[in-house]
Amino acid sequence: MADERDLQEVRAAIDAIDGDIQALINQRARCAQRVAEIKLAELQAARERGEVDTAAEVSYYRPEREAQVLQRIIERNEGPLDGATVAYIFRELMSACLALEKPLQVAFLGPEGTFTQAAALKHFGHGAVCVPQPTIEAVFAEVTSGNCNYGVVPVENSTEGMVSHTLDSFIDSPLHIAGEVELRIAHHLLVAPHTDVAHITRICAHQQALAQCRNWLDRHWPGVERQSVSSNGEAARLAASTPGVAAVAGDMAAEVYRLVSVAEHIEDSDDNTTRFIVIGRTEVPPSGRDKTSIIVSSRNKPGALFALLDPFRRGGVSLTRIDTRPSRTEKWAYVFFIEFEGHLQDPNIRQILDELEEQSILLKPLGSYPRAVL
Ligand SMILES: O=C(O)C(=O)C[C@]1(C(=O)O)C=C[C@@H](O)C=C1
Repeated sequence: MADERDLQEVRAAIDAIDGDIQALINQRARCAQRVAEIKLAELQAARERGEVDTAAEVSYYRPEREAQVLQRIIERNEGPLDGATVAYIFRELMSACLALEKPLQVAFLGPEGTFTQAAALKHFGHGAVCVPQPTIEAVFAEVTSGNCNYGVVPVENSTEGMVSHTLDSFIDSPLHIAGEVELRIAHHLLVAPHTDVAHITRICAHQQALAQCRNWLDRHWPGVERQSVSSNGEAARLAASTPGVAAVAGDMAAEVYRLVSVAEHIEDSDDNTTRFIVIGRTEVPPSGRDKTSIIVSSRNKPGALFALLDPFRRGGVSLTRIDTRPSRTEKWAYVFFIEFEGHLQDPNIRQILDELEEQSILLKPLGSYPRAVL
């Protein structure tokens, strides 16, 4: 009896707290609406002063501010919920507040159900409208043309290295990197419901997924044909519609195409993460915890790479990634993708880039963006 009364009391307390949280959420949403009014008024004033194009649009989305808000939430969190869990709740709250201002259109490497879609939702929350694109080039094109505000594309996988297509697309693109997303990738072997596993004759997946699960597939499905397809989502679509086909794909694909798993977590490395980048048309101001990516190419002479990296060493700036691609224009010339801590507006970073400019054939800053918080 006492237990029953305790339960009712605690539930009454929860109801009261929920009421308070709800009122506060809406109070927060009204503040976001007010921010939107201020941004619009600022843009109109700038238009009247002739400082911006009359076609210029308000950018309601502020990646640097979102990163600061989420970072602060994680830092001040006292539990029992962990910081990342609370930050996810606030991620969705900010996404809903932004959608009140104006929902973002986000192009991603589709079809529905790809890890890139999961990354887009992780970064922008469910208030964003995610628009699938058939190729990485199409994601770049949708953002360049203004059809979508941002795009999300894969850039690097911890098992397989760089996604070369994304890097190549940047070489001729006017877009900037506006953010990064890291996603822990779990692959499952998926089939349509009621499939008899003895009848599986083909396993479809994106080539990276096949590579990431190679040992497991060799061990468990040695004689079965493997087919690489354009995406994990496409593999899942095929598994849902073609008898005898199984897919290697993740939870998102399983959900979208209503597949069931024959085996879960079949990736060879249990620390299999993919990094995605967010691309946009505008540069992102400093958040205080930023990264910068550049493309740089130097003359092919001895010590060229050392000379490119030395300014970073002298400036005490940590490199987080360096990768090489053959130049598409000059035979035997190489293009380096370098990623480091800091923002293009930081004086020490500017000085390093000035030095690089002097010794390179090509120097292209791709953008500074907040380091992934979630
Ligand atoms: O601070 C702003 O500029 C807002 O628009 C508010 C807010 C938020 O909900 O906190 C919403 C969207 C922006 O991307 C950043 C933050």
